[in-house]
Amino acid sequence: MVNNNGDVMDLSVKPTAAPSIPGVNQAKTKITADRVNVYYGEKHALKDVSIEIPERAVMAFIGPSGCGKSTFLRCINRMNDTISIAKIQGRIDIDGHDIYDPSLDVVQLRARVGMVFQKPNPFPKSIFENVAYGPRIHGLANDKTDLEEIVVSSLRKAGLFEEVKDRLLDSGTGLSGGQQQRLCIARAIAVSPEIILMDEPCSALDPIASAKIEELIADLRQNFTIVIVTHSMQQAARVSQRTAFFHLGVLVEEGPTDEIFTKPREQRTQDYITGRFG
Ligand SMILES: Nc1ncnc2c1ncn2[C@@H]1O[C@H](COP(=O)(O)OP(=O)(O)OP(=O)(O)O)[C@@H](O)[C@H]1O
Repeated sequence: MVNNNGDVMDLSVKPTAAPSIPGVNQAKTKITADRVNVYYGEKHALKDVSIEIPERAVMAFIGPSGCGKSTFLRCINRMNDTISIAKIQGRIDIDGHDIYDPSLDVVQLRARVGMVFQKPNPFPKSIFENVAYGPRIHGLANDKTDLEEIVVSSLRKAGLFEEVKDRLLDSGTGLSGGQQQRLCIARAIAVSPEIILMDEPCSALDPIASAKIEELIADLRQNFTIVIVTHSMQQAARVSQRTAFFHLGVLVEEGPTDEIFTKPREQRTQDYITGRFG
């Protein structure tokens, strides 16, 4: 852009944080949680969780069942707001802005922070419509051609286009489980989110379909910040650059994935990764 003096102004986005997050080069912090507590009625499910999640990297949340991984994931796009007994305290910022600010539009937030669930959940509509739905309701396409481009490019990015290009008008629910999960990822990508939350995205899939999703995650992290809950430590080790270990609602430790799995600082992490509990 050129200003009134005729000077060329550099409007490119500058990193806001020092490139100092170990395990990720040149990382900018995307998500910051500060002393987050979650209660379900009397149950204190998440206790004083503070963490920084870097941009364009994969962060894995691991820990035994019921330790609060999904609860924390759902805080990042305010999905816990839909649970009437859930009460959230503390602060979560995305790009330095408080996502619990009462003036924030939650619908917009959920477009910026997409989510992929454990069980693939395509709409009972065509493959095309599954992906077109979000861009249409968010007004992201100017016309039909634009919409078609978004659908095709989202399916390509989700590694599904070649498999479905001849049957875009067939039902999404007729695809295999792995294809359905990639369709759900395409649907999430279609609204150009910045962050994709994945809650055990491979747990309903066979090893081959899971491997495809893992490859996809590796590609997607070039453009998106990804936070994945997984029960598989092997998966966390394969796909993530950083790992956070939760236990009984507490974030025990967080760090570069290879360090968490080879030389954790905390005994509880050591016990979990060596299979002593969980
Ligand atoms: N909607 C809810 N209502 C009441 N309690 C809940 C609700 N969701 C989660 N909890 C409780 O909060 C705690 C944390 O649950 P959460 O699902 O976050 O754990 P998790 O680590 O993701 O578990 P898993 O690995 O089994 O999915 C558990 O004790 C759980 O029973």
